[in-house]
Amino acid sequence: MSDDGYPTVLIEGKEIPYDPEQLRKINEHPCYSKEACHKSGRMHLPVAPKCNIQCNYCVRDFDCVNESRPGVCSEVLKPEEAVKLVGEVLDKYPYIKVIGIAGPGDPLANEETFETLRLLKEEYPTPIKCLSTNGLLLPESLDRLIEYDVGNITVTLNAVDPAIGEKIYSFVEWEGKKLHGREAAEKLLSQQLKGIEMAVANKILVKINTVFIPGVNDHHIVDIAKKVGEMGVFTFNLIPVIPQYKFSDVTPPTPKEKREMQDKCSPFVRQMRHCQRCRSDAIGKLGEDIQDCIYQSRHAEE
Ligand SMILES: C[S@@+](CC[C@H](N)C(=O)[O-])C[C@H]1O[C@@H](n2cnc3c(N)ncnc32)[C@H](O)[C@@H]1O
Ligand code: SF4
Repeated sequence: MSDDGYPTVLIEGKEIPYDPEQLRKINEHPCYSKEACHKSGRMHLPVAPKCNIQCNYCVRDFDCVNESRPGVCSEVLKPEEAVKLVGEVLDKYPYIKVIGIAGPGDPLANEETFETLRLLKEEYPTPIKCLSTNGLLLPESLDRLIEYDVGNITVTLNAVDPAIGEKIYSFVEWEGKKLHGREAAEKLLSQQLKGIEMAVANKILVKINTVFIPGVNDHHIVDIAKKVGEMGVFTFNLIPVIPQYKFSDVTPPTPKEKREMQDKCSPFVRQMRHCQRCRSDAIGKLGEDIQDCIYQSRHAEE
């Protein structure tokens, strides 16, 4: 498959054309369309602090105005505060076409995510709604996400083999228990695959984030791309690891290694090559973030 053009999605072996509403959710979403990233912006709402798993590369930090990486935001907002801010931002910056929830923890592990989406549907039904998740709770959450018009979902999938997954996750919380090792990786993977399959079958545009961790999952990334391509996801985003926490000694891939890996994956699934590893409170066009001035003026008004 080529990197551009959006012909069809493969669902249960059948080529299904994208419908006009799906095309809008591709053409106006800066992560789904490289052209859109020059015209449209996104606003991430940092309403979801808790997480239900621990990735060995993740450190969630608050009050970091100068750091730009996933999991960071300057403050967590309550749903009502977030939706009020959406109104102010849409008034001033009409090029914002996408409202997303991407943390700083896992959106589906926080009831506040659903309350925010409910309020957004009532007050701002037009912008595209999107969400990023580790996928652990995706199958059980999908009905509510569909109800609140979430049409674009990103799932982080770092392995399709639990023997590799167990090297990436310290634990997974499942039904009140903390699972470790192979058991944790198996549970996470089975939920991720089930959730992705259900999302694609419900015409949700799915993006896969795979963190490229040399020495841990590098030899396995093409297998992930093959698997998700077969499942009919829209695009695949390879993210070089930012070395931190238990993976602080890992050497991240060079831009050339990243490009070569994307080239190896591209026969199987469309590649997103313009990812900016956004903060969980990012606002603006990709690479032209304006959240600093918005959060500063929010506090100046208090
Ligand atoms: C903060 S997460 C938000 C959603 C959800 N918690 C998840 O992990 O999918 C956004 C993306 O950044 C990735 N990420 C977090 N820490 C990272 C790191 N140290 N290096 C590279 N990617 C990282 C996550 O794996 C995920 O794909
Ligand atoms: S799922 Fe997301 S928020 Fe949770 S530990 Fe992993 S990267 Fe961090």
